[in-house]
Amino acid sequence: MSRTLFRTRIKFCGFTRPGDVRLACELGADAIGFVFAGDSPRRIQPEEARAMRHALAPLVDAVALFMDNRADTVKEVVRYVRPSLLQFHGSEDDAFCRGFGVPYIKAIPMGSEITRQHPAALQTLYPGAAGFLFDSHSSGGPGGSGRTFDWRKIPSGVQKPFMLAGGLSSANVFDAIIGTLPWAVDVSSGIESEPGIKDGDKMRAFVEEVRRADCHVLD
Ligand SMILES: O=C(O)c1ccccc1N[C@@H]1O[C@H](COP(=O)(O)O)[C@@H](O)[C@H]1O
Repeated sequence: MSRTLFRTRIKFCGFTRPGDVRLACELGADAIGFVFAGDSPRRIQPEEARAMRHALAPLVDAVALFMDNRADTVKEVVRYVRPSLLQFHGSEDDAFCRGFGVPYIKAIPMGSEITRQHPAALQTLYPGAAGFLFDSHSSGGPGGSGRTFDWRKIPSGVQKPFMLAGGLSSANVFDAIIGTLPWAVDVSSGIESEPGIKDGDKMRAFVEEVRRADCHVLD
């Protein structure tokens, strides 16, 4: 089957500099992520995110990432930064995630019990989610680790679009896409020279590998 008409969406996450945001847009990113998780080395303040949001090219989404942040913090970011999507990495429930009037993605820790449930359980737990993100962290553990997980663990039959994350880079994103056929891929560490500092060559190589996977003829 040819996938030449399918375009895997690309989210680059954890920006701290407007120049990196501009470059990522030029290279073809579909979404740019801003991290507000408390103990992340990529954590930024709403004012910084707002400045970077202004650096976004048209038709590129701004995604705000949280991990067990207070509702007040999420509200402040929504009001100040105007993200088009929220991404929750903690133990937030559906009622919390949907309470801000912005579509949301729920990150699923692939080291936790939840992955051993039927895929329908994800839908039951998060009926308001626009999609899911499968990441390598364990339950309660932080993301952005640069570690992969066993992609065979991804539950089959998930009814909503899913994003693949965790340790992706230009070296493995081709195999990751061919092996899992995600709606989108999400990367932070794999396009950096250090946490929060994006590397133009790595971003370019990542985009090229995603495009190569999209043109690959599947057996
Ligand atoms: O990027 C972070 O610092 C971060 C902190 C807390 C939760 C999630 C975080 N990032 C997300 O983690 C995954 C995988 O990142 P990596 O490519 O393995 O570094 C991705 O969804 C990031 O958006």
